[in-house]
Amino acid sequence: MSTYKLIEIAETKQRLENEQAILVDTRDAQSYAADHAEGAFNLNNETLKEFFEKVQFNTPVFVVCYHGNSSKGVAQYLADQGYKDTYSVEGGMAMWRELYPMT
Ligand SMILES: O=S(=O)([O-])[S-]
Repeated sequence: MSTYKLIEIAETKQRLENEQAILVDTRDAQSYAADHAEGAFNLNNETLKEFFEKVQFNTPVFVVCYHGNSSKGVAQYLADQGYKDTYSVEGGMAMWRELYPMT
């Protein structure tokens, strides 16, 4: 069984640009609606089924939350479901916003 890995924001962005990968945003729907990184999938109980239908197990999955803590649990959960290449994004959207201000 695979376990999640940690990844920095700059590398996450780079890999999202260059690979068939997906960014999963686990923040609440309101925070997600207020701002999110381009292409991010808002994962919650309502969207989980859609996620499993859409995203194949060999797709790299980058999980981002508020500060980079709870994303670890979600990344491990997705690894446990069969996703082979899962990551928790260090610093979360709080740091992402600092590094790459959103308009
Ligand atoms: O636990 S968290 O604040 O990183 S979502």
